[in-house]
Amino acid sequence: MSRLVVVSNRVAMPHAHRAGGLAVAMRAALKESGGLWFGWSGKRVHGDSGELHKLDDGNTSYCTMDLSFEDFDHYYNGFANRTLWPLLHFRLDLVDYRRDTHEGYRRVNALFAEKLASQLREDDIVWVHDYHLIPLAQRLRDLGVGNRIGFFLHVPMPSSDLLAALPNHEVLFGSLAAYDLIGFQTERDLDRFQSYVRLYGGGRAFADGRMRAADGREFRAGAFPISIDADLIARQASAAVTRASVQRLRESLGSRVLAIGVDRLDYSKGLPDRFRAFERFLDRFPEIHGQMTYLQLAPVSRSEVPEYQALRRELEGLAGHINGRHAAPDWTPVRYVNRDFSHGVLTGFYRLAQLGLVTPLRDGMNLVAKEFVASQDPQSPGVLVLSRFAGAAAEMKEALLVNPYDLDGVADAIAHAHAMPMEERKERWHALHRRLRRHDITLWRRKFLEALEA
Ligand SMILES: O=P(O)(O)OC[C@H]1O[C@H](O[C@H]2O[C@H](CO)[C@@H](O)[C@H](O)[C@H]2O)[C@H](O)[C@@H](O)[C@@H]1O
Ligand SMILES: O=c1ccn([C@@H]2O[C@H](COP(=O)(O)OP(=O)(O)O)[C@@H](O)[C@H]2O)c(=O)[nH]1
Repeated sequence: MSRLVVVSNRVAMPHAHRAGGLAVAMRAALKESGGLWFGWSGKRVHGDSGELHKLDDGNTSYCTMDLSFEDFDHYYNGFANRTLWPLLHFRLDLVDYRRDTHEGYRRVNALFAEKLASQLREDDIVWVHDYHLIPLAQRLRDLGVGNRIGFFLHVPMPSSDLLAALPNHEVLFGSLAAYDLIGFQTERDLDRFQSYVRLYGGGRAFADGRMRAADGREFRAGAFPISIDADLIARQASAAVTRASVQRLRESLGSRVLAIGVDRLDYSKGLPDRFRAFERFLDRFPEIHGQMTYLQLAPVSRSEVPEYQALRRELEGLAGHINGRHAAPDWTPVRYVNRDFSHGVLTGFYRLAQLGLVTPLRDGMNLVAKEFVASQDPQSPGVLVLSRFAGAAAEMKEALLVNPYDLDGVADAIAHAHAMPMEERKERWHALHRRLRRHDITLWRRKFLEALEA
């Protein structure tokens, strides 16, 4: 049997925990098959990039690479997170394109390719993840690597006219043709990529998923919605009720209903709009004052990127403003926490909540939406309020789907969820949960790898 080699910028080392869906999902996916996980070590060094570190843990080996401060700054803080991230999340207004960071991105991809190539065996199946590493297959092919190589994009694929705003877009996105298979989160993402290849790439897309680039190279593309280990999350959630931190949260709520949001502190997650929608809810439904607490967990993310720093300041202001206007001596409507929690605790928090607020402006998938559903108590399940613009919405029609830009609409959905009869809560939850158990992380991994090996 071939060995699976997963390549991603972020690697979840054994026993470490950190917010971020890619690392959470790949850890769950590698658990079954084992293999090699190759990526950035999480370390920045003063010398040159490229030192490798190796670790074996059970059926998985880890090989990670240090980056110099300058490379990290250009590749991760710069081109990946100030150019590609906003572009792929439909935010042309935030795109900051610079030749030097683009060059750094290319340099780090070339180094990843060189170091990875030295670790590869002939029959390895290579699976590359996300926007940090788009040109990696092209660089590997340049080095003579003939292995099967697949790519999965965890973030949205925007409309082709947006992609075309990136200088030299045809070189970057054209390099995707060096992969054998490209996976997207949803059919909509796949459609938009196919349009791009037709309209701007001079290529063709066929109905059976095959695609042909302008130079004649054939590859395939498909939709493979990522998921979670639903049964494990459910077990963690029911075990979590005895944890001290979960009990403390329950006691602090008294008889109040808990609404929960869990998001990296990222502008794609729509947190300012969510805070404003919650304020609109408080303005329009004064009769529930004192009956609901909104807990927003927002671990700090990409904190050296200026747009993320500005968002943090904005949210601090908004939380203070809402509490200043609405709080009472014995009630704080918004609890805003910039800490990172382990799944052991988080799943217990989800289970305590009657409402899950997941309202990104754009999101590749959003695993929190799925984890919230998997964590619920079947006897008294909470209600998920979910943005139409999260990839998860395509599979979660029984949630209360909202437009996150429509503050009154979100306020209505919060009121609807608060008042929803238990029977309806159960019906919606059962439908969501059944689908989640069928389409779990194992199915996602199998479907992608079967397609790659086919
Ligand atoms: O690695 P970071 O810069 O700390 O960021 C964390 C991850 O954020 C993004 O996650 C995406 O993947 C999830 C799983 O497929 C998906 O549900 C979510 O919608 C995406 O935003 C990013 O794409 C990852 O590369 C990061 O590791
Ligand atoms: O304090 C936290 C907050 C989030 N997460 C996890 O981070 C992931 C976030 O993934 P999602 O797909 O929702 O969004 P991303 O952050 O990848 O854009 C989920 O598994 C969360 O459970 C976590 O472990 N601790």
